[in-house]
Amino acid sequence: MQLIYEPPRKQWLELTSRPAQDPARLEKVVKPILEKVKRNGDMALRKFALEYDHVELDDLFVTEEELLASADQVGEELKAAIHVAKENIEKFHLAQKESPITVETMSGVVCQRKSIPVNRVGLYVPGGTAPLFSTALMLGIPAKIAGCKEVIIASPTDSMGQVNATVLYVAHLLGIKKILKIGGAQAIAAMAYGTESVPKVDKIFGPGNQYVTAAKQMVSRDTVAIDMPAGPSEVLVFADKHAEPSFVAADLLSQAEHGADSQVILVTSSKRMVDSVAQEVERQLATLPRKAMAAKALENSRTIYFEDKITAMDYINMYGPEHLILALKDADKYAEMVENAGSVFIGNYTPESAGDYASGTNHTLPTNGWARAMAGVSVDSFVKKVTFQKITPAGLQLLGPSIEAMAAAEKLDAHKMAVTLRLQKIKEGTNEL
Ligand SMILES: NC(=O)c1ccc[n+]([C@@H]2O[C@H](COP(=O)([O-])OP(=O)(O)OC[C@H]3O[C@@H](n4cnc5c(N)ncnc54)[C@H](O)[C@@H]3O)[C@@H](O)[C@H]2O)c1
Ligand SMILES: N[C@H](CO)Cc1c[nH]c[nH+]1
Ligand SMILES: [Zn+2]
Repeated sequence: MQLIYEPPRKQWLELTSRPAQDPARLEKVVKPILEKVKRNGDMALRKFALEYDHVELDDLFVTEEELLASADQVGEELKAAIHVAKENIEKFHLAQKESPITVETMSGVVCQRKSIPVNRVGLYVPGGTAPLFSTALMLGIPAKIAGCKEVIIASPTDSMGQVNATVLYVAHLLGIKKILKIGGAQAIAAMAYGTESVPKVDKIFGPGNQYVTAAKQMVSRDTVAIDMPAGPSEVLVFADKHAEPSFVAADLLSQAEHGADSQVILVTSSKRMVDSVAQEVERQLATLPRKAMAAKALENSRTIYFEDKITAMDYINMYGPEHLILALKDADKYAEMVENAGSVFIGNYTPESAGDYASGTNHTLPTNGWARAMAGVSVDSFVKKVTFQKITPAGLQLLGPSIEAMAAAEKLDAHKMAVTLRLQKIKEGTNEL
């Protein structure tokens, strides 16, 4: 990890950079994949499965037998853990359901806002280097709570053409039956454009590697909405002298192990912590099965020392981490100062992995600084907030003159006419409509 002491503000922007992702290079790889799927449909999906996932697929979708058989392949202990997570995620997401709001803005003028589910949604469950069945929970639960009518999951298979059994177990638990055995940019293209066998969806959700994320961003310029760019994982740990170095190191490594293009940042107000965390990272890294990937991610990562904690918070808000851990004595006070972060973990006993799996919050979160403007997945992401209005003749008599004056001032006479004709009818007393 690169070590920086007290960087001046003019250097901060540079210190918000993520591991170099060359957009031109990504576009060069991803664009032809999108175009080929758009043009050649299922045939292209089969070809890309062979090229990238080394598998010859007969069925593009998981069969009912495969789905039902998944329960036998998941151990009882894991099933119990999944049930705990499911309950917590359901509780937290159910509480996000909003009742319609109705406001009579003027007498006879009633405005309403109501959440209506997005009809057809596609959920991407990553499966390249590790099948993230937890993502199936994080996306499937809010989709079901929102009331989406059609839900498809896409996830890459192993070299035997099987989607991970735990992903299938979770899908079955949530009542999701359509599971596409395709990963990467090609899965995003299939759901965005539709193919002979894959229905086109209205919105695509889910995290993924840089190819998946670039594909989501590219198709969203075209025909489909997306949740947000949820790319390579990140964590920023803000630790003071009271933090426990072994906890901090484990938290940093937990996101470094996601992939070589992950980034982890330690911000600290303690010089002692700089060294003790570095030693712990070295010690723990050596024990990890994914140490090669984590070590690569650490090369993209930084330790930054700020003596003043308020200055440190300013930097953190500028960085906008996907995950922010406040390993501070007065963590609650600093939590109040958070402006930009995907999800915040308060205090020394709140590991980031709690949010990844089971506390109840969603783990599909904005990366690459998008937390400065966007929030992670929630029930809100699966609904459109549609407004309604209803005006009585008496209401239009009250409001109409204001509309007419504004329309005239914008020189939009048809807008004015739409009011004037109605007001005339009311005046004539022939408004029996
Ligand atoms: N931000 C979030 O909320 C969040 C949550 C979970 C995971 N993640 C991230 O998701 C990612 C998961 O990545 P993954 O790779 O394990 O699985 P993945 O499912 O995202 O990607 C695997 C697919 O990538 C495609 N691919 C691989 N190499 C390619 C290449 N050179 N060119 C074109 N396509 C290629 C293949 O088709 C493969 O099926 C990690 O980066 C992790 O950090 C982010
Ligand atoms: N940390 C990831 C989000 O960036 C989510 C995840 C899934 N499994 C483990 N972690
Ligand atoms: Zn994680």
